[in-house]
Amino acid sequence: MDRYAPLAELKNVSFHYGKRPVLSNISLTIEKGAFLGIVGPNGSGKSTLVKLLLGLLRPDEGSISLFNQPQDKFKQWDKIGYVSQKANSFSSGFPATVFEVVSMGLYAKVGLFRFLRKQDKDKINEAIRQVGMSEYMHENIGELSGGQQQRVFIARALVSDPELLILDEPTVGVDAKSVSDFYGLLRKLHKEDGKTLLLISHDIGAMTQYVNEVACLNKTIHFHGTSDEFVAKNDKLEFYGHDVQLLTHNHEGVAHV
Ligand SMILES: Nc1ncnc2c1ncn2[C@@H]1O[C@H](COP(=O)(O)OP(=O)(O)OP(=O)(O)O)[C@@H](O)[C@H]1O
Repeated sequence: MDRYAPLAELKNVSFHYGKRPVLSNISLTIEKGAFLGIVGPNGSGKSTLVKLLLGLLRPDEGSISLFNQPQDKFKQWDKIGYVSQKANSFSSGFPATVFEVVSMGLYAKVGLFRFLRKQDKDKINEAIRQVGMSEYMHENIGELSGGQQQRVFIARALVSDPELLILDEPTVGVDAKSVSDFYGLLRKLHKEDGKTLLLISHDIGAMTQYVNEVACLNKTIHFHGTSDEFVAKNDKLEFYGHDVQLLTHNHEGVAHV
């Protein structure tokens, strides 16, 4: 597959919940090697778009292809890793270690009750190392901070070595310092480990500093371009189809643009 082959492609996709139109005529390509951020206000259809990509919902109109195959024929789901926004909700008593939680990412392959082979254990250790959590390997997940838990969930998604990693609002509930570390981790996964990343967020300011491409969603795609193009257009405030007030984060705090 060449470097710029699309890993996911939506063509003229529309979706309704009952009679309520939620997504309208979406065309979007995620190229291999992309680090694409999709931003949109609450209720703009971001999670619905992810569910369509993951095959949990079917489009009413249009088509989706994954790794150059029509989605309904696509079977290699271990090529796609998914981290949801609700991942960091473990109570402190949750009885599973970091190692055990990450091993769950392999169960689809090895079966829930089969013993892990050495090569499986190696993959689990490697995924934990990739997210910088090796020293917490035997800690209970519930005793970690929200940011650390979210790293563990990334490791769980990484353990089957996916090419495309989809993260839906992964920093909800994570404190500001951990958020910037977390984006640093995503940048490393993109640059050093060659992952293609799709990051969903309503936080225009923080995420657009890290991604290479930005798409603005509000029922349809109002803008899709490089981060530089996004920043250059920032004065127009047209990204969501109507004026919005944009906030950007900097090291001194939050600033208006
Ligand atoms: N299962 C459902 N049944 C009916 N309507 C739904 C359902 N899920 C979402 N919606 C509606 O569809 C619209 C888009 O929801 P979606 O969760 O995709 O938006 P979002 O951009 O991810 O929002 P947020 O940023 O608040 O998570 C919203 O108006 C929502 O109320």
